[in-house]
Amino acid sequence: MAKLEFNNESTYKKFLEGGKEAEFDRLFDKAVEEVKKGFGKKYPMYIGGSEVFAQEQLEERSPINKDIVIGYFQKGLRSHAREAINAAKNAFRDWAALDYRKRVEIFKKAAEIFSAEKFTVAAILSYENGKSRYESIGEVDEAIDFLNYYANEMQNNKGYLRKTVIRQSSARVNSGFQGAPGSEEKITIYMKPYGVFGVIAPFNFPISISVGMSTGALITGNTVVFKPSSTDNMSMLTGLKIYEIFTRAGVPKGVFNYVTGPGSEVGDEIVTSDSVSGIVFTGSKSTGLEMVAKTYSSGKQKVFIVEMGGKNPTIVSKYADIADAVDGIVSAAFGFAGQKCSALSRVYVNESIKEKFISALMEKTRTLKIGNPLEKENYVGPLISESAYRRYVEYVEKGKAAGNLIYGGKRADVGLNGFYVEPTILEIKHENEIMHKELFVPILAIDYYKDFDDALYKANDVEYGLTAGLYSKNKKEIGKFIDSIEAGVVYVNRRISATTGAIVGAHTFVGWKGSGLTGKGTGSRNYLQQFLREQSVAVVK
Ligand SMILES: NC(=O)c1ccc[n+]([C@@H]2O[C@H](COP(=O)([O-])OP(=O)(O)OC[C@H]3O[C@@H](n4cnc5c(N)ncnc54)[C@H](O)[C@@H]3O)[C@@H](O)[C@H]2O)c1
Ligand SMILES: N[C@@H](CCC=O)C(=O)O
Repeated sequence: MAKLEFNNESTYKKFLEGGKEAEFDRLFDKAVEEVKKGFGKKYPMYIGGSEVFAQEQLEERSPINKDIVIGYFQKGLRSHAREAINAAKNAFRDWAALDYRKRVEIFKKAAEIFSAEKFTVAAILSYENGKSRYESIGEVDEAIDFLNYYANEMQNNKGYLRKTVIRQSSARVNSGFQGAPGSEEKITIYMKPYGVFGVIAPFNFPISISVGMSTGALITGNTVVFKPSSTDNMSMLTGLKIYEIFTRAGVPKGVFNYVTGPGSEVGDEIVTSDSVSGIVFTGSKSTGLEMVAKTYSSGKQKVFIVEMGGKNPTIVSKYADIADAVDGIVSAAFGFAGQKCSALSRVYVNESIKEKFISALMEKTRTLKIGNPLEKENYVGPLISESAYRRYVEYVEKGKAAGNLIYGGKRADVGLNGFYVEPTILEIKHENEIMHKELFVPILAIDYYKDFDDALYKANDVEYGLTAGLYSKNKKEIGKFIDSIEAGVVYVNRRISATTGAIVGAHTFVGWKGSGLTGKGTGSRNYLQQFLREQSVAVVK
């Protein structure tokens, strides 16, 4: 079978390179008009292919404007999670037995459907979590890329099956021992799925991360109970869209189940169930570690594929191109209002360029428009929730008390019922809590250094290790940075973003230290094997 070639979806880039930006905008604006006509409906969960309703509903409102009700979803209970786990368990044998090439076909089909409907999905996403059109289409592209990339990996690795042989020996021994000569053994090394996987997703990349995690589990032959983020930070409509597209692509009933409800109940039931063999989770460090601790401390065993938070640094050296550094820092810190796990939140700047750098940074930050992210010109949209806003206020106040507030720090009145805030820049010492705690709001903290080794030490001196950036044209510094930075996704002199924007198949997206458990990244060659267990079967004729 021919090797499948991978190509990124890159929607906006293709429109732009083809001189068709106006067409891109027209398609997005049209999709926005269409999707809003469908808001306010009541949606079921899907368990074993059937619609399931709970006693209570969850009302999902848009962070863009809390007056907009996106829809009513089910407040699932533990009993619903158990039903979904049973459905997934019952569907496992047939799905696992299906030829991997058939599964590859299904996920290629899902990629095609997503691609054909990308503007609709992106418009829903913008309403649901407040992303700009560029961030939304970029995220939908990432979902399509995950589908194609993992399908290609499965096929190009022939389902990961390998064969080995031990040749017949001419010698013969009376009793066996390690390495004893013997008869010919034909050995098949299978990579087999585990069973049911719980897919527990965060609010901030509800399409790409949910699709990536689910595809990883499903294409390798596991079945899934999928729970999108359902309380406070809600992403249930995009979650439902994923269910619909997978079903239309041919995922059979019971193989992929969609349940909504509080993480502390529905999520916890999935994590603690004896019938669930693995959890693939992306979210905060506290939730991630808690579920692992809970499982192992109760004497249970499960596979955990866990990606967690970040406190991502960038160093700006005296050898930096300051204009590039400022562009990259501003987009990494303030894109999607700082609500990416990869967002930049700490910068260490060489003292000798302090004034020049700060003045350029403020000038650039001033150009960012805050407002309704559906409008093309706005770069900084809303925070996802009131609790995120409270966190912003709390840490702006703490920052003012312990350091200098040099930009922003206030709520922005954009005439909408949402939590819009100013991109904020603080000068604060590395030792302060703000330099160590993941805040997930647009607050950028800056400290200064004399010695590059000290900046490197500070960059590494946090419990996380997700993304990191450096701006320097000095080869020695670049070498040192690459050798010693403790992060999974590292960028040097990148103008488009200091720490965000990994591309499937090109970068790998992986957290070190407190940012992840497995050391294997998404969108990379090592991802799928985490959902499989090896089995060596030796047969002597
Ligand atoms: N490393 C990565 O790839 C990556 C990517 C995106 C987001 N993140 C991280 O995710 C966080 C933001 O997302 P969030 O606020 O949705 O995270 P979160 O940890 O609050 O929630 C993640 C998911 O876990 C569920 N959950 C909550 N309590 C649970 C429990 N007791 N048992 C089972 N499930 C439970 C939630 O309902 C949600 O679906 C940030 O820390 C961010 O850095 C990491
Ligand atoms: N993959 C995204 C981040 C996902 C986490 O929130 C990036 O590379 O910026």
